[in-house]
Amino acid sequence: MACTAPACADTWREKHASARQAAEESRLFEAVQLINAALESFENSQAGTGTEQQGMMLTDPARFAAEAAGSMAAGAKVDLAGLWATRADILMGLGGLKRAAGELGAAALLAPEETRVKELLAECEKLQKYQEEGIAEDAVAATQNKVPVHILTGFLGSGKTTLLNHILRESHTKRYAVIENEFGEIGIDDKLIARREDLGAEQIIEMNNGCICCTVRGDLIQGLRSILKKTSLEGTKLDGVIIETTGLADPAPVAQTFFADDVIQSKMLLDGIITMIDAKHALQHLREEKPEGVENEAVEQVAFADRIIINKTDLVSSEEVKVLTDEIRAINRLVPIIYTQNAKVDLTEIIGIKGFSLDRVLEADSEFLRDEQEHQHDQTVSSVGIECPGECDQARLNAWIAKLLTERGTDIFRTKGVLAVKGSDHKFVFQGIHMIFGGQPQDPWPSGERVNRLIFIGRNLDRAELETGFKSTLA
Ligand SMILES: Nc1nc2c(ncn2[C@@H]2O[C@H](COP(=O)(O)OP(=O)(O)OP(=O)(O)O)[C@@H](O)[C@H]2O)c(=O)[nH]1
Repeated sequence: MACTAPACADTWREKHASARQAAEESRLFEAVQLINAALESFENSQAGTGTEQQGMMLTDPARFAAEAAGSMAAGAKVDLAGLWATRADILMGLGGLKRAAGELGAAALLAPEETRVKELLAECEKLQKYQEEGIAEDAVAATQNKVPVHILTGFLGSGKTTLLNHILRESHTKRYAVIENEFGEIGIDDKLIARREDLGAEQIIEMNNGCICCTVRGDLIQGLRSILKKTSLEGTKLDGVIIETTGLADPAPVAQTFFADDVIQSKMLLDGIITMIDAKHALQHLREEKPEGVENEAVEQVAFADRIIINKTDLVSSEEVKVLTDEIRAINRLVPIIYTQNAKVDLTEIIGIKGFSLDRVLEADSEFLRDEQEHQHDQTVSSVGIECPGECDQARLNAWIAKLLTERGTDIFRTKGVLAVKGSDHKFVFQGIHMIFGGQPQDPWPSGERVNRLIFIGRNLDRAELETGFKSTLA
């Protein structure tokens, strides 16, 4: 029911003024929330808005202007055009030029004579032209001084760590900071990648107590800010920040961080979301039916990708690769796809690609810039971590793990371990993805650190069974 009380009119005007103020002070994400709230209040203040048009002012200005605005009073049209112009102005600041042009086109239909609308439209067209031609105009040039950020995502075991190591190894002269987020009760990756510093990473931040797409998102913001602070104090410049998400992360909220935090938004630029795909196991995860309201993270990872790497092509036939490619294309029609083994990709195809487009993301998810998005993980997927002293008997270990993963490998998505094997001074590193598994000796154990660490991630995991099973392999 529309509200015609004078208070309602005041409310949207106040919110509009706050939105403009926030935009002027470069608090752009907050400005988005305020202008959306102003549009909602404005809609409520309009007595004539029918139920069919409910929400349309906010979600589809072009359609509202063309189909529904005819019956509005002239003054209300100018007011609405002003609100859309403000939202366009904010979107331009965030880099969503196409969307901003759409809002301004709608505003121009309602109030063609409004000077502010005309000026913003001209500004937006100019910026779009610069963007297309790659000319460095002030606003565009400012983005070139920002630190580029690369998000590596992809389902459990698809090859993210392998890709990260490849990037670091291949870019000796570059200075990268790395943020690593691992799913699981105990961290294993830091044991597997202890030599990242040797590979040349400037700074490594581990986040192991939750998922950066939700529970430790605040930590991600703190981590990114601390990277900025460190480089600013040192007077150095980074070539980029690489974020490796967990295999169960939804990349959208991670990407949203680069718009939601004003400090990060002003100093960092999301270069691209690179999604690793396990050619052997991806289809089963992409096709999995989730309960109502629960996200399929594998699908989200494909939908938001700016580049897809179909990895592990050695494990499948060319027909299987084609079926998988078609499935991916059905989710993300235009994304460039690269095919690899052991994540060996030409870095120019994934780094410095300026692949992330706010406009494209807003087309896929119009709620992307909304604060507090609904986001629910599949609660049936959990992890069991085992950490215990002792030495494994290699034969018993092999027999137990082979039986376990052959029988339960459908539900056990991922197994990782750094184990102490009797008769060897070296760490035995174990990797399993569903029923495919293997292990090999790595570097020697540093003194005092010889402790077995094993992690299982999957569905319906039985902690007692896993613990008892593992302990039965101890010599
Ligand atoms: N056969 C085959 N194995 C691969 C390939 N790429 C990576 N692997 C192996 O797959 C396993 C998992 O690789 P990771 O790089 O750890 O995968 P991840 O995505 O980081 O895993 P999580 O972080 O646990 O989700 C490791 O044993 C890799 O050596 C490939 O192209 N072919």
